[in-house]
Amino acid sequence: MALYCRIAFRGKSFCCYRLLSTYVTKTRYLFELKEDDDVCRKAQQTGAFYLFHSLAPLLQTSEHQYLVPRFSLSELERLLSKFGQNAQRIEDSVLIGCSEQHEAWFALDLGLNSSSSTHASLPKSEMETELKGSFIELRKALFQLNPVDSSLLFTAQSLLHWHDGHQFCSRSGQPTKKNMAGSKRVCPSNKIIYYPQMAPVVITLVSDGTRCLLARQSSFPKGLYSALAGFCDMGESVEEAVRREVAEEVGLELERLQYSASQHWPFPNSSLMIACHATVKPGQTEIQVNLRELEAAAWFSYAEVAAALKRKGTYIQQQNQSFPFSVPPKLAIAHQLIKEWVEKHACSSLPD
Ligand SMILES: NC(=O)C1=CN([C@@H]2O[C@H](COP(=O)(O)OP(=O)(O)OC[C@H]3O[C@@H](n4cnc5c(N)ncnc54)[C@H](O)[C@@H]3O)[C@@H](O)[C@H]2O)C=CC1
Ligand SMILES: [Mg+2]
Repeated sequence: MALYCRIAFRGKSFCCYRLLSTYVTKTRYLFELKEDDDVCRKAQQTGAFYLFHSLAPLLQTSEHQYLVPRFSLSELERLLSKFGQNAQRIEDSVLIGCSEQHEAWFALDLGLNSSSSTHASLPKSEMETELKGSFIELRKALFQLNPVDSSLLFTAQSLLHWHDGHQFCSRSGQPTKKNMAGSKRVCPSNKIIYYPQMAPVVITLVSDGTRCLLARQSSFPKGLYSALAGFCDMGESVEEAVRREVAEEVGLELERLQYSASQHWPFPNSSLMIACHATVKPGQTEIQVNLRELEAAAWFSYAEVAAALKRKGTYIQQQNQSFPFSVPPKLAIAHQLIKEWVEKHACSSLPD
């Protein structure tokens, strides 16, 4: 789908015959859906709905992967009526994206109670039987979702979670009202607008030139080691947050810092993960683990990390002890940082 655009210059408007790209028209359409409740309501007529129950997405089991079923508005209305609810509940849904053909995608949670509606939670197991699927905690389904589905479900779960936690105005105590798309909530009594929020988190893979530093918290799955991560403090730049987190958690001072990529991460609340590579000064590599933050941290050689990337949660021999060592799954940005480090060090690690 393409659009011709109209541009304004010195107060006059001109028709411009530049064809807007599919990406630009899709972006403009999504913007309109967020800004105009009527357009968004109309988009639901031809849209697709993803279903959740208490923040767990509805999934169907296929051979090795989960499939994510979608429902049309009429299918959803039929389902709600079967469970004794009217179609008004659909107004609790949030916009999570659209296709290149402008089919809008929404997410609706059938397990959460909304303060602004009288809709009660629908019975989970009866719904699962009816929908021929299961509501599975997103974290548990991570390994069996393709990257496109997981990104959409991350967005959906984060938005639904945010709305669930922001149903009342923190100033007036009155219920807030969401717009159709779910891109904001407004307090009707004082007009304060609340927008969905994410917390910036830095994640850093520290290297001493030949080894990289990985750490684990006691809450991590057994044997899992990851890069150092931490929430940005108020007033900090990304660079300051990276330096502080590394100093706080392992007692090291960084020399160089390089941005790699970023990722939205929904667990436990929405975070914007900002991933960096960093190096310490040669010779200044002695770790002092902050045991209030971490259970353990250690330097790992190229061979150890390269082997762990290939492995799925098995065991390695280290210092005559058998202990489990694995790295985060492919979908996590920590995995990407570790993979980049291994690829960079592959050549320099070849035997002479
Ligand atoms: N996608 C990925 O590859 C990875 C993501 N992560 C995520 O990074 C996040 C931060 O990592 P941590 O080492 O736990 O952070 P951290 O090192 O800052 O420690 C967490 C502590 O920071 C404090 N804190 C400050 N601001 C906070 C806020 N806005 N929300 C919650 N706690 C706050 C709390 O006391 C909390 O116990 C985690 O939520 C984790 O899920 C962590 C590693 C890999
Ligand atoms: Mg941390």
